Amino acid sequence: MAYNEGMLRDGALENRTIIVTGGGTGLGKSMAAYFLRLGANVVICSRKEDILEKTASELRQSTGGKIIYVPCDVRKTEQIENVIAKAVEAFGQVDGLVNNSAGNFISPTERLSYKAVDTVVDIVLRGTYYFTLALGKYWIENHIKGSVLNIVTTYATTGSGWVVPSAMAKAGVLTMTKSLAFEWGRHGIRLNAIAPGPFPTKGAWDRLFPEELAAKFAFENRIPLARTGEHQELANLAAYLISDFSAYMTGEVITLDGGEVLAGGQFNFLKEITDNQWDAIEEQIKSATRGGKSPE
Ligand SMILES: CCCCCCCCC/C=C/C(=O)SCCNC(=O)CCNC(=O)[C@H](O)C(C)(C)COP(=O)(O)OP(=O)(O)OC[C@H]1O[C@@H](n2cnc3c(N)ncnc32)[C@H](O)[C@@H]1OP(=O)(O)O
Ligand SMILES: NC(=O)C1=CN([C@@H]2O[C@H](COP(=O)(O)OP(=O)(O)OC[C@H]3O[C@@H](n4cnc5c(N)ncnc54)[C@H](OP(=O)(O)O)[C@@H]3O)[C@@H](O)[C@H]2O)C=CC1
Repeated sequence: MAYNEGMLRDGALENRTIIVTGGGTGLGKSMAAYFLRLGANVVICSRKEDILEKTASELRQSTGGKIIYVPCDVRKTEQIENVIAKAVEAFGQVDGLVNNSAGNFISPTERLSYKAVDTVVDIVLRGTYYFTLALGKYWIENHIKGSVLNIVTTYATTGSGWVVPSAMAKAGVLTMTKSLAFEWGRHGIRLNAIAPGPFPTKGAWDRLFPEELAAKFAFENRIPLARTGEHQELANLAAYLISDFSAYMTGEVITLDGGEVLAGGQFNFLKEITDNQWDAIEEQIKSATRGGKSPE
Protein backbone atom coordinates (compact mmCIF):
# COMPACT_ATOMS: atom_id res chain seq x y z
CA MET A 1 0.00 0.00 0.00
CA ALA A 2 1.19 3.55 -0.73
CA TYR A 3 0.74 4.49 2.90
CA ASN A 4 3.68 2.30 3.82
CA GLU A 5 5.95 4.06 1.33
CA GLY A 6 8.08 7.16 1.75
CA MET A 7 6.41 10.15 0.10
CA LEU A 8 9.17 12.70 -0.46
CA ARG A 9 11.91 12.38 -3.08
CA ASP A 10 15.36 11.07 -2.16
CA GLY A 11 17.61 13.76 -0.68
CA ALA A 12 14.62 15.98 0.22
CA LEU A 13 16.13 16.75 3.63
CA GLU A 14 19.80 16.85 2.62
CA ASN A 15 21.94 19.34 4.58
CA ARG A 16 19.25 19.72 7.23
CA THR A 17 19.93 18.88 10.86
CA ILE A 18 16.88 17.86 12.85
CA ILE A 19 16.59 17.16 16.57
CA VAL A 20 13.92 14.60 17.49
CA THR A 21 13.11 14.45 21.20
CA GLY A 22 12.06 10.99 22.34
CA GLY A 23 13.66 9.71 19.12
CA GLY A 24 14.84 6.43 20.66
CA THR A 25 11.42 4.75 20.59
CA GLY A 26 8.01 4.64 18.97
CA LEU A 27 6.94 7.40 16.61
CA GLY A 28 10.08 9.46 17.31
CA LYS A 29 12.21 6.57 16.09
CA SER A 30 10.08 6.15 12.96
CA MET A 31 10.32 9.86 12.12
CA ALA A 32 14.09 9.84 12.76
CA ALA A 33 14.47 6.83 10.45
CA TYR A 34 12.60 8.54 7.61
CA PHE A 35 14.45 11.84 8.03
CA LEU A 36 17.73 9.89 7.76
CA ARG A 37 16.49 8.13 4.62
CA LEU A 38 15.77 11.56 3.12
CA GLY A 39 19.35 12.65 3.80
CA ALA A 40 18.96 14.69 7.01
CA ASN A 41 21.44 14.68 9.87
CA VAL A 42 19.49 13.55 12.94
CA VAL A 43 20.02 14.06 16.66
CA ILE A 44 17.90 11.94 18.98
CA CYS A 45 17.62 12.66 22.68
CA SER A 46 15.73 11.36 25.72
CA ARG A 47 16.47 10.11 29.25
CA LYS A 48 17.53 6.50 28.59
CA GLU A 49 21.03 6.39 27.14
CA ASP A 50 21.04 2.63 26.49
CA ILE A 51 17.93 2.90 24.31
CA LEU A 52 19.28 5.92 22.44
CA GLU A 53 22.54 4.15 21.72
CA LYS A 54 20.78 1.05 20.42
CA THR A 55 18.43 3.05 18.19
CA ALA A 56 21.21 5.27 16.83
CA SER A 57 23.34 2.30 15.83
CA GLU A 58 20.35 0.42 14.35
CA LEU A 59 19.29 3.44 12.27
CA ARG A 60 22.85 4.23 11.19
CA GLN A 61 23.06 0.69 9.85
CA SER A 62 19.63 0.47 8.26
CA THR A 63 19.67 3.91 6.58
CA GLY A 64 23.37 4.74 6.16
CA GLY A 65 22.48 8.21 7.54
CA LYS A 66 24.26 10.49 9.98
CA ILE A 67 22.80 10.23 13.46
CA ILE A 68 24.05 11.07 16.94
CA TYR A 69 22.36 10.73 20.31
CA VAL A 70 22.60 12.92 23.39
CA PRO A 71 20.96 11.94 26.69
CA CYS A 72 18.58 14.66 27.86
CA ASP A 73 15.69 15.12 30.24
CA VAL A 74 13.61 17.79 28.50
CA ARG A 75 12.68 19.24 31.88
CA LYS A 76 16.31 20.35 32.39
CA THR A 77 17.40 23.47 30.48
CA GLU A 78 21.14 22.80 30.83
CA GLN A 79 20.65 19.35 29.28
CA ILE A 80 18.68 20.87 26.40
CA GLU A 81 21.43 23.42 25.78
CA ASN A 82 23.92 20.55 25.77
CA VAL A 83 21.93 18.74 23.04
CA ILE A 84 21.96 21.86 20.88
CA ALA A 85 25.69 22.40 21.48
CA LYS A 86 26.47 18.76 20.58
CA ALA A 87 24.31 19.00 17.46
CA VAL A 88 26.08 22.17 16.29
CA GLU A 89 29.47 20.61 17.06
CA ALA A 90 28.62 17.51 15.01
CA PHE A 91 26.74 19.05 12.09
CA GLY A 92 27.47 22.81 12.02
CA GLN A 93 23.95 24.07 12.74
CA VAL A 94 20.44 22.95 13.70
CA ASP A 95 17.51 23.52 11.30
CA GLY A 96 14.59 21.60 12.74
CA LEU A 97 13.10 20.41 16.02
CA VAL A 98 10.46 17.74 16.57
CA ASN A 99 8.99 18.02 20.07
CA ASN A 100 7.90 14.40 20.38
CA SER A 101 8.87 13.43 23.97
CA ALA A 102 5.88 12.78 26.21
CA GLY A 103 4.68 11.15 29.38
CA ASN A 104 1.12 9.90 29.80
CA PHE A 105 -1.02 7.19 31.41
CA ILE A 106 -4.76 6.65 31.89
CA SER A 107 -6.14 7.25 35.36
CA PRO A 108 -9.20 8.70 37.06
CA THR A 109 -7.98 12.22 37.83
CA GLU A 110 -8.98 12.08 41.51
CA ARG A 111 -6.53 9.19 41.98
CA LEU A 112 -3.57 11.30 40.87
CA SER A 113 -1.09 12.80 43.31
CA TYR A 114 0.09 16.36 42.71
CA LYS A 115 3.40 14.92 41.62
CA ALA A 116 1.78 12.61 39.08
CA VAL A 117 0.11 15.61 37.40
CA ASP A 118 3.35 17.62 37.51
CA THR A 119 5.30 14.75 35.98
CA VAL A 120 3.16 14.53 32.85
CA VAL A 121 2.65 18.29 32.45
CA ASP A 122 6.37 18.96 32.93
CA ILE A 123 7.51 16.45 30.31
CA VAL A 124 4.94 17.50 27.73
CA LEU A 125 4.48 21.24 28.22
CA ARG A 126 7.58 22.45 30.06
CA GLY A 127 9.82 20.16 28.01
CA THR A 128 8.35 21.51 24.77
CA TYR A 129 8.54 25.19 25.64
CA TYR A 130 12.04 24.87 27.11
CA PHE A 131 13.36 23.19 23.95
CA THR A 132 11.52 25.57 21.63
CA LEU A 133 12.73 28.62 23.54
CA ALA A 134 16.35 27.44 23.57
CA LEU A 135 16.35 26.78 19.82
CA GLY A 136 14.34 29.90 19.02
CA LYS A 137 16.95 32.11 20.73
CA TYR A 138 19.71 30.29 18.81
CA TRP A 139 17.86 30.62 15.49
CA ILE A 140 17.07 34.32 15.90
CA GLU A 141 20.64 35.11 16.95
CA ASN A 142 22.10 33.14 14.03
CA HIS A 143 19.49 34.20 11.43
CA ILE A 144 18.42 30.60 10.80
CA LYS A 145 14.90 29.96 9.50
CA GLY A 146 14.16 27.03 11.76
CA SER A 147 11.15 24.73 11.65
CA VAL A 148 9.41 23.22 14.68
CA LEU A 149 7.02 20.30 14.60
CA ASN A 150 5.05 19.57 17.75
CA ILE A 151 3.41 16.18 18.20
CA VAL A 152 0.16 16.85 20.04
CA THR A 153 -3.09 14.83 20.17
CA THR A 154 -6.65 15.23 18.94
CA TYR A 155 -7.81 15.77 22.52
CA ALA A 156 -5.62 18.88 22.73
CA THR A 157 -8.65 20.48 21.05
CA THR A 158 -11.59 18.41 22.32
CA GLY A 159 -10.28 17.70 25.82
CA SER A 160 -10.52 14.17 27.25
CA GLY A 161 -11.27 12.60 30.58
CA TRP A 162 -8.88 10.05 32.14
CA VAL A 163 -5.82 11.69 30.55
CA VAL A 164 -6.36 15.17 31.98
CA PRO A 165 -2.72 16.16 32.66
CA SER A 166 -1.76 15.14 29.13
CA ALA A 167 -4.77 16.98 27.67
CA MET A 168 -3.95 20.19 29.56
CA ALA A 169 -0.31 20.03 28.54
CA LYS A 170 -0.92 19.18 24.86
CA ALA A 171 -3.47 22.02 24.67
CA GLY A 172 -0.76 24.35 25.95
CA VAL A 173 1.64 23.06 23.31
CA LEU A 174 -0.95 23.67 20.61
CA THR A 175 -1.53 27.23 21.78
CA MET A 176 2.22 27.84 21.90
CA THR A 177 2.44 26.56 18.31
CA LYS A 178 -0.07 29.13 17.07
CA SER A 179 1.16 31.99 19.23
CA LEU A 180 4.83 31.65 18.34
CA ALA A 181 4.05 30.97 14.68
CA PHE A 182 2.72 34.51 14.51
CA GLU A 183 5.39 36.10 16.69
CA TRP A 184 8.41 34.41 15.11
CA GLY A 185 7.09 34.52 11.54
CA ARG A 186 9.13 37.68 10.96
CA HIS A 187 12.27 35.67 11.70
CA GLY A 188 11.26 33.03 9.18
CA ILE A 189 10.74 30.50 11.97
CA ARG A 190 7.76 28.19 11.42
CA LEU A 191 5.87 26.06 13.93
CA ASN A 192 3.33 23.38 13.01
CA ALA A 193 1.76 20.42 14.77
CA ILE A 194 0.40 16.96 14.06
CA ALA A 195 -2.50 15.57 16.08
CA PRO A 196 -2.18 11.80 15.64
CA GLY A 197 -4.93 9.31 16.34
CA PRO A 198 -3.91 5.85 17.55
CA PHE A 199 -0.57 4.65 16.16
CA PRO A 200 0.52 1.43 17.89
CA THR A 201 3.68 1.93 19.98
CA LYS A 202 4.81 0.08 23.08
CA GLY A 203 5.04 3.32 25.08
CA ALA A 204 1.45 4.34 24.39
CA TRP A 205 -0.15 0.88 24.44
CA ASP A 206 1.43 -0.11 27.80
CA ARG A 207 0.08 3.03 29.45
CA LEU A 208 -3.10 3.86 27.54
CA PHE A 209 -4.47 0.72 25.97
CA PRO A 210 -3.76 -2.26 28.20
CA GLU A 211 -5.05 -5.78 27.31
CA GLU A 212 -8.46 -5.54 29.01
CA LEU A 213 -9.30 -2.38 27.13
CA ALA A 214 -7.94 -3.64 23.83
CA ALA A 215 -10.45 -6.50 23.72
CA LYS A 216 -13.43 -4.30 24.61
CA PHE A 217 -12.84 -1.17 22.54
CA ALA A 218 -11.64 -2.42 19.15
CA PHE A 219 -10.43 0.40 16.91
CA GLU A 220 -12.20 -1.08 13.89
CA ASN A 221 -15.53 -0.22 15.52
CA ARG A 222 -14.61 3.28 16.62
CA ILE A 223 -12.60 4.71 13.75
CA PRO A 224 -14.37 5.58 10.48
CA LEU A 225 -11.43 4.27 8.43
CA ALA A 226 -11.46 1.14 10.65
CA ARG A 227 -7.76 0.83 11.44
CA THR A 228 -4.89 2.32 13.42
CA GLY A 229 -2.24 4.48 11.76
CA GLU A 230 0.93 3.23 10.09
CA HIS A 231 4.13 4.87 11.33
CA GLN A 232 5.18 5.72 7.77
CA GLU A 233 1.99 7.76 7.32
CA LEU A 234 2.96 9.94 10.25
CA ALA A 235 6.61 10.08 9.14
CA ASN A 236 5.52 11.26 5.66
CA LEU A 237 3.51 14.15 7.11
CA ALA A 238 6.27 15.00 9.60
CA ALA A 239 8.92 15.13 6.86
CA TYR A 240 6.70 17.45 4.81
CA LEU A 241 6.00 19.77 7.74
CA ILE A 242 9.61 19.99 8.90
CA SER A 243 10.88 20.54 5.34
CA ASP A 244 10.79 23.64 3.12
CA PHE A 245 8.05 22.01 1.02
CA SER A 246 5.67 23.42 3.63
CA ALA A 247 7.43 26.81 3.64
CA TYR A 248 4.16 28.78 3.45
CA MET A 249 2.47 26.87 6.28
CA THR A 250 2.79 27.92 9.89
CA GLY A 251 0.69 27.71 13.05
CA GLU A 252 -1.21 24.77 11.57
CA VAL A 253 -2.25 21.54 13.25
CA ILE A 254 -3.01 18.58 11.01
CA THR A 255 -5.10 15.73 12.36
CA LEU A 256 -4.06 12.26 11.20
CA ASP A 257 -6.50 9.88 12.84
CA GLY A 258 -8.66 8.01 10.31
CA GLY A 259 -11.56 10.26 11.33
CA GLU A 260 -11.61 9.17 15.01
CA VAL A 261 -12.06 12.71 16.35
CA LEU A 262 -15.21 13.21 14.29
CA ALA A 263 -17.18 10.84 16.54
CA GLY A 264 -18.80 13.80 18.28
CA GLY A 265 -20.84 14.69 15.17
CA GLN A 266 -24.42 15.18 16.39
CA PHE A 267 -26.03 12.70 13.99
CA ASN A 268 -23.32 10.08 14.09
CA PHE A 269 -25.54 7.84 16.22
CA LEU A 270 -27.31 7.08 12.91
CA LYS A 271 -24.47 4.65 12.22
CA GLU A 272 -26.74 2.02 13.80
CA ILE A 273 -29.58 2.44 11.25
CA THR A 274 -29.98 -0.38 8.69
CA ASP A 275 -30.87 0.05 4.98
CA ASN A 276 -34.42 -1.21 5.64
CA GLN A 277 -34.87 1.29 8.42
CA TRP A 278 -33.61 4.03 6.10
CA ASP A 279 -36.27 3.06 3.54
CA ALA A 280 -38.97 3.53 6.18
CA ILE A 281 -37.46 6.75 7.51
CA GLU A 282 -37.17 8.24 4.03
CA GLU A 283 -40.84 7.43 3.34
CA GLN A 284 -41.95 8.97 6.65
CA ILE A 285 -40.01 12.18 6.00
CA LYS A 286 -41.28 12.49 2.43
CA SER A 287 -44.85 11.85 3.50
CA ALA A 288 -44.59 14.46 6.26
CA THR A 289 -43.28 16.94 3.70
CA ARG A 290 -46.11 16.13 1.26
CA GLY A 291 -48.68 16.53 4.02
CA GLY A 292 -47.22 19.91 4.96
CA LYS A 293 -46.70 18.75 8.49
CA SER A 294 -43.79 21.10 9.22
CA PRO A 295 -43.54 22.44 12.77
CA GLU A 296 -45.36 25.73 13.35
C1 LIG B 1 -7.86 4.33 23.17
C2 LIG B 1 -6.54 3.96 22.88
C3 LIG B 1 -5.73 5.10 22.48
C4 LIG B 1 -4.29 4.70 22.06
C5 LIG B 1 -3.33 5.77 21.96
C6 LIG B 1 -3.86 7.16 21.99
C7 LIG B 1 -2.77 8.12 22.29
C8 LIG B 1 -3.24 9.28 23.04
C9 LIG B 1 -2.35 10.46 22.91
C10 LIG B 1 -1.16 10.55 23.73
C11 LIG B 1 -0.26 9.59 23.79
C12 LIG B 1 0.96 9.70 24.57
O1 LIG B 1 1.35 10.70 25.09
S1 LIG B 1 1.78 8.25 24.55
C13 LIG B 1 3.29 8.48 25.34
C14 LIG B 1 3.44 7.41 26.27
N1 LIG B 1 4.85 7.29 26.64
C15 LIG B 1 5.29 7.60 27.86
O2 LIG B 1 4.54 7.97 28.75
C16 LIG B 1 6.77 7.42 28.05
C17 LIG B 1 7.33 8.05 29.28
N2 LIG B 1 6.54 7.73 30.48
C18 LIG B 1 7.10 7.46 31.68
O3 LIG B 1 8.33 7.41 31.82
C19 LIG B 1 6.16 7.21 32.86
O4 LIG B 1 4.98 6.61 32.40
C20 LIG B 1 5.83 8.53 33.61
C21 LIG B 1 4.99 8.17 34.83
C22 LIG B 1 5.08 9.53 32.74
C23 LIG B 1 7.12 9.23 34.08
O5 LIG B 1 7.96 8.36 34.77
P1 LIG B 1 8.91 8.88 35.98
O6 LIG B 1 9.83 7.74 36.29
O7 LIG B 1 9.48 10.20 35.59
O8 LIG B 1 7.89 9.15 37.15
P2 LIG B 1 7.40 8.20 38.36
O9 LIG B 1 8.24 8.56 39.54
O10 LIG B 1 7.26 6.78 37.98
O11 LIG B 1 5.93 8.77 38.57
C24 LIG B 1 5.67 10.12 38.88
C25 LIG B 1 4.38 10.19 39.65
O12 LIG B 1 3.31 9.68 38.84
C26 LIG B 1 2.64 8.61 39.54
N3 LIG B 1 2.15 7.61 38.60
C27 LIG B 1 2.87 6.95 37.67
N4 LIG B 1 2.10 6.08 37.00
C28 LIG B 1 0.86 6.17 37.53
C29 LIG B 1 -0.40 5.52 37.27
N5 LIG B 1 -0.52 4.58 36.32
N6 LIG B 1 -1.47 5.89 37.99
C30 LIG B 1 -1.38 6.85 38.94
N7 LIG B 1 -0.22 7.50 39.25
C31 LIG B 1 0.88 7.16 38.55
C32 LIG B 1 3.71 8.06 40.47
O13 LIG B 1 3.11 7.35 41.55
C33 LIG B 1 4.43 9.33 40.92
O14 LIG B 1 3.69 10.05 41.88
P3 LIG B 1 3.98 9.92 43.47
O15 LIG B 1 3.49 8.54 43.85
O16 LIG B 1 3.16 11.00 44.09
O17 LIG B 1 5.46 10.08 43.68
N1 LIG C 1 1.15 6.43 19.82
C1 LIG C 1 0.04 7.11 19.69
O1 LIG C 1 -1.01 6.56 19.36
C2 LIG C 1 0.03 8.58 19.92
C3 LIG C 1 1.15 9.27 20.30
N2 LIG C 1 1.09 10.62 20.43
C4 LIG C 1 2.29 11.36 20.76
O2 LIG C 1 3.37 10.86 20.00
C5 LIG C 1 4.58 11.08 20.71
C6 LIG C 1 5.38 9.78 20.77
O3 LIG C 1 4.67 8.83 21.53
P1 LIG C 1 4.91 7.26 21.33
O4 LIG C 1 5.94 7.04 20.32
O5 LIG C 1 3.58 6.65 21.17
O6 LIG C 1 5.41 6.82 22.78
P2 LIG C 1 6.88 6.54 23.36
O7 LIG C 1 6.68 6.20 24.79
O8 LIG C 1 7.60 5.56 22.50
O9 LIG C 1 7.62 7.94 23.22
C7 LIG C 1 7.79 8.85 24.25
C8 LIG C 1 9.23 9.27 24.28
O10 LIG C 1 9.38 10.35 25.21
C9 LIG C 1 10.63 10.19 25.86
N3 LIG C 1 10.58 10.91 27.15
C10 LIG C 1 9.75 10.69 28.20
N4 LIG C 1 10.06 11.51 29.22
C11 LIG C 1 11.09 12.28 28.79
C12 LIG C 1 11.85 13.31 29.39
N5 LIG C 1 11.59 13.73 30.64
N6 LIG C 1 12.87 13.87 28.67
C13 LIG C 1 13.13 13.45 27.41
N7 LIG C 1 12.44 12.49 26.78
C14 LIG C 1 11.43 11.90 27.47
C15 LIG C 1 10.78 8.69 26.06
O11 LIG C 1 12.15 8.32 26.17
P3 LIG C 1 12.89 8.10 27.61
O12 LIG C 1 12.03 7.22 28.40
O13 LIG C 1 14.22 7.53 27.19
O14 LIG C 1 13.06 9.47 28.19
C16 LIG C 1 10.18 8.16 24.76
O15 LIG C 1 11.17 7.96 23.78
C17 LIG C 1 4.19 11.66 22.05
O16 LIG C 1 4.27 13.06 22.00
C18 LIG C 1 2.75 11.23 22.18
O17 LIG C 1 2.03 12.09 23.04
C19 LIG C 1 -0.03 11.33 20.22
C20 LIG C 1 -1.18 10.70 19.87
C21 LIG C 1 -1.24 9.29 19.67
